[in-house]
Amino acid sequence: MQRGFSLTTSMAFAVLIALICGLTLNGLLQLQTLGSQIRTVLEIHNRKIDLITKIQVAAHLRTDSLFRMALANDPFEHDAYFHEFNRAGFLVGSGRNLLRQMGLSAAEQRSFDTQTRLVNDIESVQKQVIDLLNAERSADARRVLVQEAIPLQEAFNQQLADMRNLYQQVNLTAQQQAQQTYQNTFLFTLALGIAAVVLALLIARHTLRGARLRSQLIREQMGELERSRAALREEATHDPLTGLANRRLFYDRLHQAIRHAHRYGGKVGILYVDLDRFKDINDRLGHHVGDTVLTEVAKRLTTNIRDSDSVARLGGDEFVMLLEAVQGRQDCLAAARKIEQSLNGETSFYGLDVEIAASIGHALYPDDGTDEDALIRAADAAMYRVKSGSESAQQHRLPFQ
Ligand SMILES: Nc1nc2c(ncn2[C@@H]2O[C@H](COP(=O)(O)OP(=O)(O)OP(=O)(O)O)[C@@H](O)[C@H]2O)c(=O)[nH]1
Repeated sequence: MQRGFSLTTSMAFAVLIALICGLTLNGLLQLQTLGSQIRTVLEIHNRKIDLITKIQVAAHLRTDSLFRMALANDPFEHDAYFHEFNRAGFLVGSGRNLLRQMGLSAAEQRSFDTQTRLVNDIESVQKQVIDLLNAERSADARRVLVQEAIPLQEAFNQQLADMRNLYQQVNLTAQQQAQQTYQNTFLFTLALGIAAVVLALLIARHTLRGARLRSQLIREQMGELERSRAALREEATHDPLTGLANRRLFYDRLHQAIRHAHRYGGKVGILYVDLDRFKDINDRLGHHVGDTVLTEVAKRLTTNIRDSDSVARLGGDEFVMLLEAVQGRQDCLAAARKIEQSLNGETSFYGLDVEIAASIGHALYPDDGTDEDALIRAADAAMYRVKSGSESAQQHRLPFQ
């Protein structure tokens, strides 16, 4: 499941990265196209339009200076106009050269060729006018100018105007294309951007859900671990039948109580409780009744001591009790008496009358021993003395030792 989750997330991330790359690449390409279109519009076409205007002005100046030559009487004035005529001719020629060098489309080339033919025609008429002027036939020269040169000049102007319109039209088209490119880029970027954001949100949701599931699983596993640790702890320190502390835990508690008493100079009492003729109960009434008797004894032992004291089952029908902060033997005997009274007597289990009795011996720290083993042994021995005393008295209980 974990592998599948990571694979799906990785694939989604790969798609997201591809989307972002596509978005960036597309944006860059479209911007480049847009840039080149704008460059075409602003730089090339505007320069061409500029050149055409200059050619137009120079051509007009050339015809105009020819006219002035035809009207001028002063030879110096005549020369000055002739000089202007030549300079204008040079400007027309160089402008046209520049225009051609900038590169022409098929439509531009067609218009340029027409202009070339007109320029040739104009030049031949202008040459004719200059010849007439040199022959001092000004009236004929003016007539040729009006009848032939000016119509040709107007036709040339029209061609240039057409060419300028052509550029303006191309400019407009490029502008529209740029606008279209901008719109396409905007829509494409918007669509991809939305897709990328939606995908990112889906990935985030997926990842968060996975993380939540994982942390829930970890919490459950930790809870289970804690429960099994507690069960193990319970098992290691408690008797499974009665739920009382077992020998190990009792030794621990006794050890602590001895250390405490040793340090503060107190006493610790131990009661060793062994049921009488418990084997008979098992044999006569069955093991299950025996178990119930043991559980009932554990309950009675627990309810008849102080909260600060503790009870443990050592095994079989043997129990021990730890009495903390006792003043002396009298306290132990009083506790033993109380226990004995709570146990003695007939009780009904599974509808069967069972007589419970116990022999109880006691030991006192530090009087009967200074460590756990010595104290338990002493209490056990005391219990045996009580038991053998009660047996020799044929079921009659003797006072506790
Ligand atoms: N039902 C039950 N019986 C147990 C358990 N543990 C030990 N026993 C039995 O308890 C009995 C203890 O027998 P004994 O040690 O002879 O004790 P008793 O019959 O009380 O003898 P005295 O102490 O001499 O009076 C044996 O029959 C064990 O099998 C247990 O957990 N449940």
